[in-house]
Amino acid sequence: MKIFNAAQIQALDKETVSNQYISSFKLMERATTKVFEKLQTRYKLYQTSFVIFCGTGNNGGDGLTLARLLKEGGAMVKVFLVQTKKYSPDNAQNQDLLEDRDINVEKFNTKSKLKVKKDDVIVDALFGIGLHSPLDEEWRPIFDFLNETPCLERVSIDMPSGLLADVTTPIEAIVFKADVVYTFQLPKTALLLSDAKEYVKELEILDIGLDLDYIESTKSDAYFVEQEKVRNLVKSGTKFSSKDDFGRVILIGGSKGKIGAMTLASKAAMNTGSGIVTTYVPNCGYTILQTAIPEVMCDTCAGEDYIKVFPSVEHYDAVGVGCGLGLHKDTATALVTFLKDNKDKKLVIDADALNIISEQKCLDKVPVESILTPHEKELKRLIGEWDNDFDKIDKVKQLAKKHNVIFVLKGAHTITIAPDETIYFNSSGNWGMATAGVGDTLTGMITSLLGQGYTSKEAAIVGVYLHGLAGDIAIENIHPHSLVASDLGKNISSAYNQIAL
Ligand SMILES: NC(=O)C1=CN([C@@H]2O[C@H](COP(=O)(O)OP(=O)(O)OC[C@H]3O[C@@H](n4cnc5c(N)ncnc54)[C@H](O)[C@@H]3O)[C@@H](O)[C@H]2O)[C@@H](O)CC1
Ligand SMILES: [K+]
Repeated sequence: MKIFNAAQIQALDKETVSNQYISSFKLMERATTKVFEKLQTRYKLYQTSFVIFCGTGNNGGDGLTLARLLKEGGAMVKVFLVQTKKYSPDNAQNQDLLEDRDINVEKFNTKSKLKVKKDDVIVDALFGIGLHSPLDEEWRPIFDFLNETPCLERVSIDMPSGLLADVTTPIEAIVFKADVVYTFQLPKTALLLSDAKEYVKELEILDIGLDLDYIESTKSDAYFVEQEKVRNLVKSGTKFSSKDDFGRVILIGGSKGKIGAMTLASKAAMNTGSGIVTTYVPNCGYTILQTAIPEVMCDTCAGEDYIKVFPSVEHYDAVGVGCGLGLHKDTATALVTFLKDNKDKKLVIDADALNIISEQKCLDKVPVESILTPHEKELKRLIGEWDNDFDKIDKVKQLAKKHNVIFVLKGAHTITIAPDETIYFNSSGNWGMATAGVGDTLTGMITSLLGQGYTSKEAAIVGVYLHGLAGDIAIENIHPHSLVASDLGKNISSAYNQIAL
């Protein structure tokens, strides 16, 4: 699914109205009906009271439409509408439709005293994608009230008001803190970034039937990766496949006390479909690995507790480096030599291998089309501080392009950034996956895919999605708090099955 900026969405809105021969008023009704249907399943309408805060534009128009639909659905509804001289035409038309429907509509301004009861649902329909700059300070008392007053839940239509869709919103800006955001048709970049974590606790994208031809023909360099996209990329075996068809991969890493990282990565590589997996660890890891995973071959180097020499990798289809590697200076020296000696080998680089590359300032030695999978702290060591998520993405885009490598920035919506400057936000995964070893599993999975013949970009996109989906399937039976990295490995098979459906 493409991600558009606000201007592109507004153009899409216009195209839809013209191509589908419907009025913008009808489109608003169609969009809001989708929100209504979601609320209908989230709450028992006839027992729920909604207080809807409406702005002066079409986001406010959505709120007014929703008021009507909720009232017809049996809910209690109260509307607060921003006082102004000029409303958008669809907003004004929806105000007219509220007359004689026994809905209390109270106009307010930034100085008004508002009232919400503790069991009301607050609906925020103040500002959507038409917001062109951060809200003025005069709005602070209203938003402080909306964000702090006790209530059942806070719902935003399209955007949490105050959040800009496609450029950064300053940290101190005034923004509504939504429990759930129902956004229309396509996700907006700001909704997917961790800078918005206080404002978007849950996100749902509602298909409102906007013009597909226009979406198809409009250029975008950002995508939201969903199951359908991954389904088209996933390869499968044939009757006559042999283990050589599924790639021979090697995972290099481990140090005393961190052999578990290699166990997780190797198991995940096997479960993702590699024909042959070899792990290369220091001596102390040998018995552990051979005992933990019979399917994996184990090779060791001269070092007892850490890797002193890297192996020859010319006979492998893909190489994953870094899980549990440690930062010993001999390991660091060996890694730098390894990078210089293997300029033509695509690598998957994680954890301490990334930290060593930062320390040694040798990103330029990383082979082209390698995949780097930093978490937040590893990325900071690599590129320094950033001002905000948009700035972070820009910086990483430049690096990806300069070095011709892929970055996988791990997070809630893990972001894959390719050298051609396209970016992919992942849609699968859950907070239970914020636990040790989950990154090692991902490295094993991506290495496996690379070895199976996926391009670097595909291996990253598919690996990240499958990994998140395995986590989503795991929490069908396990509480997110109890999820551990090995639960992901166990569910890779179910993730494949679900994608194939
Ligand atoms: N694009 C689409 O496909 C659809 C859009 N719809 C709704 O329409 C919304 C967009 O509507 P609009 O374009 O009317 O815009 P909004 O309703 O988001 O906001 C526009 C109003 O906010 C004011 N405003 C903008 N920036 C401001 C600021 N910094 N401080 C104070 N006031 C500010 C504008 O002057 C205008 O009055 C979407 O977010 C969505 O909710 C839906 O009705 C259905 C379809
Ligand atoms: K809103």
